[in-house]
Amino acid sequence: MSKPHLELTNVQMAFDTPTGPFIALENVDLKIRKGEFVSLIGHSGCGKSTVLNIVAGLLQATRGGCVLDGHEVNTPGPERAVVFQNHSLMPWLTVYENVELAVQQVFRKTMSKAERRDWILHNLNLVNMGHALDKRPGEISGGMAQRVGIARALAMKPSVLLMDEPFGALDALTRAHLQDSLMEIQQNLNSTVIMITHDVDEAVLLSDRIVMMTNGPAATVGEELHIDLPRPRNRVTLADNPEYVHYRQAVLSFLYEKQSFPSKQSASADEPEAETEGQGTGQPTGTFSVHTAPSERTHAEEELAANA
Ligand SMILES: Nc1ncnc2c1ncn2[C@@H]1O[C@H](COP(=O)(O)OP(=O)(O)OP(=O)(O)O)[C@@H](O)[C@H]1O
Repeated sequence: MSKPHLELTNVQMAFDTPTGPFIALENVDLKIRKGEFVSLIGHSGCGKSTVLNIVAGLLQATRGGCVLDGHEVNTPGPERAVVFQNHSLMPWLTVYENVELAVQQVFRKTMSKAERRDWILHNLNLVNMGHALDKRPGEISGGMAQRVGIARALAMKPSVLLMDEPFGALDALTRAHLQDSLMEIQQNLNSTVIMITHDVDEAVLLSDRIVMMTNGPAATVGEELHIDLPRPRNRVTLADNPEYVHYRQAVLSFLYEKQSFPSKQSASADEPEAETEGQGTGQPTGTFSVHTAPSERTHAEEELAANA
């Protein structure tokens, strides 16, 4: 790879706890090129959000660090926009004003008032929210609010878009729609994206690379899978594509054969139990979502269902 755009080197993250330091991450190395779409996947509590928070500048690694375009990341900055699972809109501001707040912060000195207005409207239209400019977050659905959160992040023209399960709380149809929009927007803008997901299909569909993390404590990058599927990608035609099936199988195999449930390895009262929603229905099963009918399940998926 040519000089990486974003680089995590030898990262260790230790948290102080009443019983002593807890090593969440150890020796995390990651090089990401400009415009790459990288998904982070791993069992609950393995340290995905910690990695994202270090890149966001919200956490400082206890060893090693993060460099973006040659500059060490120590604090949050507008060139790294974050989208969380539950949108973090200001409830007292309208849809328009929520995006305006971010745009003022970044472009007050470089754009005229009229340019800023056009730019805000452009980004809200990108996510199909141009019709609800005067609504407040309490008056729109969760999916719509999430779209506004994405528009707000994009409106900052970030060099890196950091997404922590951005579609996790959405219904399947809204989720699919937003995934398609994100693919299109990302291709047009060539922005670098790091996204945490628990959805295997989402990871394969959207990513150039899936980074699979080992279980904690002292979690690290276990395997990396390059997704060599041509773009634009179409979820319907990909479903039968043997390469697509191979990629999702590789992720499932890592998660359920190479890294089994953390609760099995270190059963402790504070470890979250695997969720069991939708077992046998093709709905999310275990802590990860897979979308295959029971009759089409692979060995790894059978194990996943049995563990749930
Ligand atoms: N401030 C903190 N103090 C102590 N321990 C922490 C702190 N933040 C995170 N941890 C621990 O570090 C580990 C990694 O947490 P993190 O939230 O990064 O995991 P995750 O993979 O994002 O989990 P999930 O998928 O459930 O969101 C967990 O064991 C967590 O309990």
